[in-house]
Amino acid sequence: MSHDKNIVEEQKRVDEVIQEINIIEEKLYSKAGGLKESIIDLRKNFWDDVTVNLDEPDDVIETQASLKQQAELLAERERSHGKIGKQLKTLARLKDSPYFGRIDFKERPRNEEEQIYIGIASLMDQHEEDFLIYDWRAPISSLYYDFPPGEASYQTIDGTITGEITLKRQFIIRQGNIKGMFDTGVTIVDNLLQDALGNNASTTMKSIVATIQKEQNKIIRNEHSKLLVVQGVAGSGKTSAVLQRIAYLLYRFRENLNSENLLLFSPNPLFSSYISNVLPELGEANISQTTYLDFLKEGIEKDIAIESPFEQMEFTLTCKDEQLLASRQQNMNLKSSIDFKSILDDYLSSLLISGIQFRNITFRNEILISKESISKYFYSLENNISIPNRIELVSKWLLKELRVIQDREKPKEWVLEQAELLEKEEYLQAYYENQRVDEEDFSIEEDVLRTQVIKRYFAPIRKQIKQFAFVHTLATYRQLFIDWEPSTVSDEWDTICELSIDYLTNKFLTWEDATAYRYFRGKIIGDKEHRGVRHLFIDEAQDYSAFQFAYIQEVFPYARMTLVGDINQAIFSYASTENPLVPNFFDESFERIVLTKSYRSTKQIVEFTKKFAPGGEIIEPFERDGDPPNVIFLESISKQTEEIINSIARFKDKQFETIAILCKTLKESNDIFDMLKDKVAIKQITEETYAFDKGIVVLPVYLAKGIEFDAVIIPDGSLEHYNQESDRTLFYTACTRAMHSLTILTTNNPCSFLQEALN
Ligand SMILES: Nc1ncnc2c1ncn2[C@@H]1O[C@H](COP(=O)(O)OP(=O)(O)OP(=O)(O)O)[C@@H](O)[C@H]1O
Repeated sequence: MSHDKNIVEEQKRVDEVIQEINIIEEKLYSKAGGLKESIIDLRKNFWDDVTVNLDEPDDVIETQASLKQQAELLAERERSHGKIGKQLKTLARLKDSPYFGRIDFKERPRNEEEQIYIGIASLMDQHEEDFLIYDWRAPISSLYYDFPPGEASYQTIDGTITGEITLKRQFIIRQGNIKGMFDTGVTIVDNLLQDALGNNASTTMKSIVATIQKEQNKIIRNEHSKLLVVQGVAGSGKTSAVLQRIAYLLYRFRENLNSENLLLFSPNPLFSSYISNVLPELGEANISQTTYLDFLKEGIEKDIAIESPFEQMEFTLTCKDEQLLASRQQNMNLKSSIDFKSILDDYLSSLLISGIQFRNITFRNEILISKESISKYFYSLENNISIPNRIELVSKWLLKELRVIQDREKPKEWVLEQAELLEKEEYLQAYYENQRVDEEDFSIEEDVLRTQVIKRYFAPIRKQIKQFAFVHTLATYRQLFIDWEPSTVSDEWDTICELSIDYLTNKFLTWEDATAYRYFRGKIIGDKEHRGVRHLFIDEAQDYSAFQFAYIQEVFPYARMTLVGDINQAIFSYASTENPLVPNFFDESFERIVLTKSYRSTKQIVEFTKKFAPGGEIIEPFERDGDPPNVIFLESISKQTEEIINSIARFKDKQFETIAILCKTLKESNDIFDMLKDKVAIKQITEETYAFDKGIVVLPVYLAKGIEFDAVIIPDGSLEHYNQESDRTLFYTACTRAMHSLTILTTNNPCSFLQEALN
């Protein structure tokens, strides 16, 4: 059949499917309408159908049962109503684009050819007999992603099904009209993918459901690994695959899993909004997302300042004090390692016997319970009780002690003086209490007032005791660097101690200290185990240190983990030594998938960046053509502004919509922004930016992680600027953010990475 005739046939089917959708929609609307009415009715007349009788205990039980039944009925109706709402939303999406793929499959041994249409959700005809559309996550749909026409197989719960694919077709359908249709031959030329990748970058990520590649499908459909590690080159679709995987798991385990059981650690706040559309586009609710920094903050006292990973980065890139930088580097190396966890564990064992520091419990500038007596009580408890359990016991003891103190304070002068400051309601209450006794007895009123004052004054202390504020964990942690001798001391220990004491005295946690401190604090006062999280996804996993990862594993004991990242983009210097993405990192069994094909950038950009890619990873470009990267040599750096403006103009002529100037540091980004802000419409992205619009943006590269732009300008690729070997990953990450066009400005002395690319 000719292509045109095929399109006519297929459009006919699309029309029929849309008609079916219309009918199903109608039915659902009337069902929803009925339900809505009944819900309103139920709410309005809730009490009419409940028999309330509280005379006898039996009657009370009956009343409770009747109430419960009525409430359940209402909840059930409301649930059904919500479900219909969700179905209607899916149908609306299907009406616009019912499916994107078709395969004709002859299953053995029957050998009957079946046509399978694949879309974002399943759809049965109105009589619920045939599947008009299969959900992309249904077992049979994996045929579409895994095989070209010919021999093919897929897994079901009952085993492997084999057969032959006789046709594989891709569709682009918008507003119910076929805009494009391609049949795939034995050699895959993925027209749909070409089309998708050729479009402009958008400020929010899109789903890749129609064009998932075989290797990506392995990540998405992996059900069994407790630990799945994905090393994928820049632009290989790691983030995309993770999001599709989330949608897949929510579908596959829909009986036992909901979006609250899944958690994603994202690299920066901007990234969270960047990916926020993908799951709703697939008909799923967004899952919880947080940055690891925000996660750590939850368990650390609010009055302690925590350095963000970006501040740490900025510090190492811009610090001019070489000695300080060297000490800091030593601090980072040690505190990112598992060795430091062992040092902490040894120190913690010693604290079982002595050393935990406490705070006085004070009131009106007077010590009520001294830290010495708290310590004495703590260490009088059995040694074999764990520290957190002993702290719990201390807290109970303190509350009891406090009650005694409260009674002692109550008759004192100050209490009555303070009564004047009580609220009107509290006075009234005292007055009414007084009225309840027959004779007027003002001592009762006074007693009530005194009780109120005491309660109010001691409430914050009680709260603090319940929150274990009497334990001085920061001081105890600091003490480690003052008088603890680790069993294996390196030459650097003294330097590290000096630096640590300095920072900790100022209530400042460096990024490398943050995880260590939270871990330590958890071992003292107890840490929350996140039992509800069943799947944890970590994007940009290469930027996690060994210590951070070990900590995560400890606090998510019941979570399966998916780690995705790229060793080539490891921007923190400690990452290259001990890193969850390195093949030998884990002792336990895990599955490792490697993605080598890069989809984001044009072939020309991938070939260019590949020449200075840090690791020895294989990088294959996807066949999509564009202009070669443009390296502009400036006569002098004073021409920088002019050239950036020229480049922006060229990009605009090409209809590029998102243009990013990617800098090495925040400092450079500030300078460039100041230089350009009166000349072009430019926005600056900082750590506090939560979303971005189309247009021209300037930002440090570490904030552009995971994100892409139509065109990228590197404003200074000179050797003076990128002069360390450790800058390689930063430079590589910056260049690989570009989808269609890359421009690098440099003096006549380009950095070594650029030289490698140009040779
Ligand atoms: N199968 C696919 N179909 C369509 N587009 C794809 C596919 N795989 C990847 N892409 C596109 O390639 C680009 C890069 O994908 P993504 O951001 O997921 O890669 P990544 O591996 O996380 O990249 P990086 O590590 O560089 O941040 C995105 O525009 C994405 O939509």
